[in-house]
Amino acid sequence: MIPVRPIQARERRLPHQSFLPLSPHVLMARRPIVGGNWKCNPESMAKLDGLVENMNACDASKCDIYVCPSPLHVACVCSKVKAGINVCPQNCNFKGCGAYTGEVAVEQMKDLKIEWVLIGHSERREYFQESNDLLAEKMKLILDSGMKCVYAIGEKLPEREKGLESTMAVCIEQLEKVKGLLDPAKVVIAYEPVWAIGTGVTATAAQAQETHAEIRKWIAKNVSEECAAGIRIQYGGSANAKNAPELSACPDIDGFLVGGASLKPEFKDIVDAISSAKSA
Ligand SMILES: O=C[C@H](O)COP(=O)(O)O
Repeated sequence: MIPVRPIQARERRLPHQSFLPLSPHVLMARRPIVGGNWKCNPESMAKLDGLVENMNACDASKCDIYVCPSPLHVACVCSKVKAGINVCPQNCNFKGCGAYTGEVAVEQMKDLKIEWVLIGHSERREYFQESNDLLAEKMKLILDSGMKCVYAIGEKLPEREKGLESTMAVCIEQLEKVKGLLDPAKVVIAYEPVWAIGTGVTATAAQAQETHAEIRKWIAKNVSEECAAGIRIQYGGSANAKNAPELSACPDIDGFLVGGASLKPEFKDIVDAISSAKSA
């Protein structure tokens, strides 16, 4: 089922929705979603409890929340997070159980009652040569197994410097192979400009909003208007407690995929920022 919340009257007039017809289908509101990607952290089990505490301190009543622990910590974190905090592994293999040394399979995740998997993170694309073809295979496997998927996309600095058209060319290339799989109830897109990841340089609210709106527009044209209106698009790239309120106010930003700040207590403030912006 598509996560919805009641429509506020003023939302019907948001300028970004002007390219979509005002039918009840496309007027569904999107429930915010925030993920904390711990990447290859922490370095010891001793530090895991503190990070879980940060997650458990979050109010999940108005926002979907997920945490992406490193593979070795996934099972332990599953047993420690409170109800309402989803565990979302940072990757899965493309085939399932079997002779795939070093990999983790969706069946193993499902056995732990895990519902979400993150794929396509730029660090996987860059350091592990994950291609759009491979990621499309992974997404199909995840969805076929009844799980849900966070799919990360985003341009590098040279493309951003050339402008929106070149930025979108990268995003479109990354979306093209999975467009037939995009389902708002099962897929969340994480737009993460690579130049903003871990750099302390955040996309401005205007840059992020413009790109999110363009991604939505592309989905409206190439998948369906209903999908474009319902699919959630998170922003990722040096998101923190300070910049979250401004980014949260952007109509096409539905949440965040947070790296560095998810290792700190301020993660909770990011969740609060988007929760209050979208329920205002
Ligand atoms: O998955 C999270 C992103 O890579 C963002 O990381 P960051 O918040 O440290 O920039």
